[in-house]
Amino acid sequence: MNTDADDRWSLVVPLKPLARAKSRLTPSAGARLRPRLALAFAEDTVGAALACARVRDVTVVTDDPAAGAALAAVGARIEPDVPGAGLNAALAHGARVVRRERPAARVAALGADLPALRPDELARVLDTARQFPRAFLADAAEIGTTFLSAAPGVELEPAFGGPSRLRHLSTGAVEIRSAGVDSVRRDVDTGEDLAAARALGLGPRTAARWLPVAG
Ligand SMILES: Nc1nc2c(ncn2[C@@H]2O[C@H](COP(=O)(O)OP(=O)(O)OP(=O)(O)O)[C@@H](O)[C@H]2O)c(=O)[nH]1
Ligand SMILES: C=C(OP(=O)(O)O)C(=O)O
Repeated sequence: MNTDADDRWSLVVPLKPLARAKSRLTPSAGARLRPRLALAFAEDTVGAALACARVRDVTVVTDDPAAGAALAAVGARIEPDVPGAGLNAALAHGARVVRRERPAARVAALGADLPALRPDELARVLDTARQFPRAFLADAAEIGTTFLSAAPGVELEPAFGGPSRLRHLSTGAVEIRSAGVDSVRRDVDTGEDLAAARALGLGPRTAARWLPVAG
């Protein structure tokens, strides 16, 4: 039973140091713009998540001081990474930190690379996720994962990385198949992904960095 009066979600967003983030964007964005775009994606993701009425707080797990400062300014709580342990350890750590303070928290992991994210679409995903102990949303390519949730009392068990859709299915998480959630599925790894996110509508920080360059 959830004994926490506040039933909203706590989101955990992982972010690699910007010097290494979004390496697959280098051919489209160039080496100088790539880290700035990676930060803009994260700022737009966190900004949209915090604008969602179902979200209580967003914890960004990162070891990048500049990104941490910028995302704290957007409203995120910043938690240091587990050195060298990788994405899933970072997510598990973020979820533990949230539940240390609020043991009955509803927790969900969300990629930092969703620059078209819309608060109303995230609300739709969260409302569906509430019905299951663990639930996830596949990325637009139907190969990876952009969102994974755990109800109060349930371990997150993140298994992100590459073809994680099947991995999350195999760990018993329920796949969310709702319509009208394209912006939550639209992660950006490549220039093609960025064009697809642009077609959905980029968030303000990404638009300001990318549109003057892309034309
Ligand atoms: N805190 C933390 N976040 C990570 C780590 N590895 C990946 N991430 C984040 O996990 C999310 C999904 O990773 P990817 O989509 O592969 O992003 P990426 O690693 O920046 O992209 P590539 O360099 O192109 O592989 C992104 O928000 C990354 O910043 C890690 O070791 N620690
Ligand atoms: C991290 C993931 O994939 P990618 O690196 O392709 O975004 C994932 O979808 O689990």
